[in-house]
Amino acid sequence: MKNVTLVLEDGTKFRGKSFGYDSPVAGEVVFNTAMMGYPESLTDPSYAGQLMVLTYPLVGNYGVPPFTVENNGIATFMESDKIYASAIIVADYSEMYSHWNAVESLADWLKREHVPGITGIDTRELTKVLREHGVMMGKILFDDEPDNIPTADYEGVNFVDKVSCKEIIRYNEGAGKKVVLVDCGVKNNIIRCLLNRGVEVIRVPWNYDYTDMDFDGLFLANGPGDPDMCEDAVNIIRKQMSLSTKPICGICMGNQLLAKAGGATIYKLKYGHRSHNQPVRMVGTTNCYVTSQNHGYAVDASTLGKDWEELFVNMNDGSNEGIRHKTNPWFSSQFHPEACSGPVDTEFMFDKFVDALK
Ligand SMILES: NC(=O)CC[C@H](N)C(=O)O
Repeated sequence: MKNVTLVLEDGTKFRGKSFGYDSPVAGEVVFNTAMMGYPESLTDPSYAGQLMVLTYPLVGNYGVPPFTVENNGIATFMESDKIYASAIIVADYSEMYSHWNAVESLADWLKREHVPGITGIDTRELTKVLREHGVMMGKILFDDEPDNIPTADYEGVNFVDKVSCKEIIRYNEGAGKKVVLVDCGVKNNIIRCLLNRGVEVIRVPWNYDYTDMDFDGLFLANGPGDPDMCEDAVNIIRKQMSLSTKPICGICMGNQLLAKAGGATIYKLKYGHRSHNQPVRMVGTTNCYVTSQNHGYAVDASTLGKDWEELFVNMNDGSNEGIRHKTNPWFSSQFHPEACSGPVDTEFMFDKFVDALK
């Protein structure tokens, strides 16, 4: 295992060892406090451009599931077709793995996909640094390649354009109600959750103008990077809202784009929400749900237009976790009701959307 140093933007250094693909890399350093789910998180396109720190200390012990694909073309166990995170940073990589569904080790998978992974890092201390200072860029440098210094940008990059599909993909054709799914970097479980409810899904590129297509409802997916980079998508949503009251539902980036289309502004959180235990309260009720999350930006609820209101708030920091239109069936969540990985308490969001199509 080669010796590496993780260097943060503020100069803080952590020494560790490479267990994945041996190559220096730079990106935004973000921490995730979930206790499991590394295959799903690594393949979540919303992690594009980021070095993913896992605070749970033992990682790799259940290996990696196979890349089998269902009849509908969706991977059975992964959230997309490849690893999107730029690297994974762990405290204690477990070479030994055991799981009924494991076909290879995390190290072998990372090497095959050319993604660096480093171990021996005090990820809890690293997380404290990120929480104190706020999110930072970082670099993984290899001792034996002192002149190989990688560079990367995060803010100002349109990651959605990099990860979105380039052509329309149809699922469950002729099934009944038709849902246009705007692919900002969609996780497979959003598609699975829609298909399980018997609708046809028409997946379109993030900047595709679907407004004159034949469809019954609009679904806005998750995606990487800064939502302010996605003005094209926002303008098309706004056009759709001016043409009809067809149901609209959004998740994560989808919540941010719907809010922007409704006139709100977005800000960057000091450090994001990435875990499986984010408590959110449904506004106007005492119902609290435990949710799966992965985001670094948030909707400034004080800027919502007069026709909109908050639907969910985060019980840790009071930030916005969802919005709804006061009269039309347009609503969204900042958290991930499709989870995968994470708790499935809020899958009712899909039921509400599919019910609204009828
Ligand atoms: N998972 C997502 O859709 C994330 C949305 C956006 N990229 C953020 O970080 O806030």
